[in-house]
Amino acid sequence: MGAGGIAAAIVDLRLPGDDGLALLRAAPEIAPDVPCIMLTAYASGANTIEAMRLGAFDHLTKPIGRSVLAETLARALRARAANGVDTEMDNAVADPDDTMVSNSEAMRAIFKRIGLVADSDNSVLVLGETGTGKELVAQALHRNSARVQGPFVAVNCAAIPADLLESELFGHVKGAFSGATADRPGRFREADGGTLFLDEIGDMALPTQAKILRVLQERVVTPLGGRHAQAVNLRVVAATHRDLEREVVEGRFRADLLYRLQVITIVLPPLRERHGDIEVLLAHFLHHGGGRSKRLSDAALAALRAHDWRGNVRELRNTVQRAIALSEGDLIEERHLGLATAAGASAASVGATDAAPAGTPSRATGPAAAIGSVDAVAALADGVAAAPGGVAGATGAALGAGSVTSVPLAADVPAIDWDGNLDQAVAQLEAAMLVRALAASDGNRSQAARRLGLSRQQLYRKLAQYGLDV
Ligand SMILES: Nc1ncnc2c1ncn2[C@@H]1O[C@H](COP(=O)(O)OP(=O)(O)OP(=O)(O)O)[C@@H](O)[C@H]1O
Repeated sequence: MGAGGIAAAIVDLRLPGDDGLALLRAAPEIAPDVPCIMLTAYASGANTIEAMRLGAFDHLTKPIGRSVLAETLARALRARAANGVDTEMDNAVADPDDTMVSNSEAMRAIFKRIGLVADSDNSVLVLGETGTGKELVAQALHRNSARVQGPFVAVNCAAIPADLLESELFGHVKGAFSGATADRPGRFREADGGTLFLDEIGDMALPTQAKILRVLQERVVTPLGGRHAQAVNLRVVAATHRDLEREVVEGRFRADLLYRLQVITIVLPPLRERHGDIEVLLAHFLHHGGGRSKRLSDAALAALRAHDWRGNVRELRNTVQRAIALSEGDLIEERHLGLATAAGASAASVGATDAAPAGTPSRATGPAAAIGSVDAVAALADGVAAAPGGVAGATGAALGAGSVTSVPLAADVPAIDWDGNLDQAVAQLEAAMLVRALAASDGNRSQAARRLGLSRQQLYRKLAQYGLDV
């Protein structure tokens, strides 16, 4: 089949026989320079990324308005007239795992961008609040790149103490420092041939940033104590929830590293700005969290829709998992969600210094655990979210200003479902212990970390993980 006389193609995803992606794959041969617009009623993250990667001019969902279609066609024709569409192909097949669930235009734009930049070797900077899915974006970039057969190595720069991070990243030779009993390749070399994901790069110390910059510029790594630089071939994806421009202004982040990283930037919107996603994510986590047979009551759904999701998708996932565990029958009701009341939530989210307004209702019935410290109040308000059973057991934490500090008792530890999901039970216990340690330390995080036998970084990481870091 030739393409004589075709100026642009609108290709449906579901076609009899081979699908639209197969046609896209073949397009450079049969219809070079013809811009192809993918149109489907079955848009998913995976097929959007793949279509863009294969050189689709755009990826649209049905039903589609005439004006959008006309505007897209006009753009395609203009682009063709200006230059033609350069579609470089390979034989990679679409990744069947659609790990990123979404039903919002904002995320579709992200999927398109991932598809467009996945094959390049430029560094990518992924920005977004905690829990928005930055690591999933990094994984999708890797899976959809030519490096897919290579390793994907993730390093959380905030979770590793500054003095150990360099050896973690660049490796060391035996005897480089006391304790270096053997050579260690380091994460850069482990990621050779693949992708290195540097999470929380905004938390990295300045001297380490300088070394990262050198690796990006020169593509060589010198292990600590080593004399020879070793070549590495990898792509770096970095992420942070921090405002790096501000970090640069305040002298905590190197401008030259920022310029190098932000060649390609992907900014993930917070969940509260993509309401179309809440329901599909709920369905996804119900399905994958063992709650397939469970459904949400109308009031529960309304509460979930109205919640502001400061902890983004992670908070939503934790909320669903907890509700699955706490609901006895098939119906998940509002009380199983453990969402903070509006008053409690806003007091917590602005980090109010004087706790919630007097008379803030306690969230549940039962014995009240009154926590006086500001941090602990904030932690509890949001964290109940995360301190699931913690609160199932602790029930009724009264968030009153000036209330008497009392440390939740052992009875507050969640009722573990011994036959349930292990990760979930561990998470419940961890979150409950964090809340308890913070309360016992009057909100002093260093003290809480010591109590728990954690470093401060580990504690911060866990607080963020459970949405307790308000
Ligand atoms: N679109 C999505 N579909 C399905 N799951 C998602 C989606 N976005 C995020 N998640 C899930 O939410 C959780 C948090 O995602 P992820 O770790 O990628 O966020 P993050 O932005 O990297 O967070 P942090 O800044 O705290 O490291 C993970 O369990 C992830 O699988």
